Order: sequence, then C-alpha cells, then structure tokens
Amino acid sequence: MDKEKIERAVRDILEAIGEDPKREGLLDTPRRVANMYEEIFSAINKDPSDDLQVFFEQAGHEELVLVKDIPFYSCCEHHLVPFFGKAHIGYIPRNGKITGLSKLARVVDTVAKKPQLQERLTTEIVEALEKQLNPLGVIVVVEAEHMCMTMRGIKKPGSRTITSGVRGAFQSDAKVRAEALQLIKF
Ligand SMILES: Nc1nc2c(ncn2[C@@H]2O[C@H](COP(=O)(O)OP(=O)(O)OP(=O)(O)O)[C@@H](O)[C@H]2O)c(=O)[nH]1
Ligand SMILES: [Zn+2]
Repeated sequence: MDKEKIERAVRDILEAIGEDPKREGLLDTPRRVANMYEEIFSAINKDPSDDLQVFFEQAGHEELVLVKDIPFYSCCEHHLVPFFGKAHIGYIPRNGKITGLSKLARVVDTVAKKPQLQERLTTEIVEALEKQLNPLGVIVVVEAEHMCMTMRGIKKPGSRTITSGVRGAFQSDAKVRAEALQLIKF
C-alpha cells in the first residue's frame, strides 16, 4: 500500500474542506489515516478461501455446523464510511469434511477489509466455503447498519440491512433452511 500517497491525499482533502493541515491537531492526521487504511483495507488482494485451508475429517457428520454472531466492520465502497454488524455462517459438511471454526470468522474479516458492498461481502463468504469445502449446503446471513444511511443522506439511524446467500440443501430443502434460520434467530 502506498502510504505516502494516502498521506498526501489526506492533506489535500483537509485543505479542500477549508482546514489547515499544518495546525497542531492535524499534523499527524495524514499519517494516522494512512495507518488506519492499511489496517482496514488490508485484504484488497486476498482470496478469502485461503483462510479455510485447515481441514478435519469427522466421518459421518453431515449435519449443520453454524457459527453465528461473528462481528465485522467493513467500509461502504460508495462513501468510504463504515458499515458494520454480524455475520452468521452455516454449512453441512460433505463426507465429514469440516474446517476450523475460527477460520469461518477469518473469512468474514478478509471479505470485510476492503471497500465493499454488503451483497458482495455475503456472496464472497458463500463462495469461499463452496470452493474449499464443497459442502452439501451453505447458508450465510449478514445483518448490518450502514453509516452512510444513518449519519448522512437519508439519515435513518437504527435501520438494518439483512442479506443472505443460500446454496445446496438450504436452497432445495425448506425444512433444512428453516432449522438454520431458527438457530440464527435464537
Ligand atoms: N446495495 C447496496 N447499496 C449500498 C450499500 N452501501 C451503500 N449503498 C447505497 O449506495 C447508494 C449510492 O447512491 P447514489 O445516489 O449514487 O449516492 P448518494 O447520492 O450519496 O445517495 P444517498 O445515500 O441516497 O444520498 C445509496 O443508496 C446507498 O444507500 C451496500 O452495501 N449495498
Ligand atoms: Zn455508503
């Protein structure tokens, strides 16, 4: 990441809004923002499926695995302000092929750390699981608050956006889907 370029750009923005980038309180701001961007955009060229490359075999387990309430912070690609919330990830292993539970949370971090859309974030999680685990089914539900809808523009604090991605058994079998949704809501 070109942090010097970010610093120059932040100075330009400060000037453009009528601030004085040389006043004491703002002197270190470009450096801080560059460090922050390095952190919150650290996954721009990463493949989230790489996070899932730890597998275990649990023969016979072809039942739901669900990790819910995984918190995330991402950045709306239209306004570069945060959207944040929780992701819930469920899958049904094929032939007992499972991954580490923390790896599911890592996938969420990876898809969140770049300028993003909630819909794409959701789909990227689904596709990472499909690619690495080839499970019998995947369900991903993401609920988030978008600061671009609360602190500016339409200004609707508290409004939440829910997106979902379902594949395999969760798509074809209403009972399987209902069980997962019930557990996510529980
Ligand atoms: N579908 C989708 N839209 C998003 C997401 N994040 C922000 N948006 C929307 O992106 C849209 C951009 O609309 P524009 O009309 O181009 O931009 P704007 O003039 O700033 O729009 P307002 O937010 O309505 O003031 C807005 O409706 C945002 O609410 C997201 O993750 N998914
Ligand atoms: Zn936005």
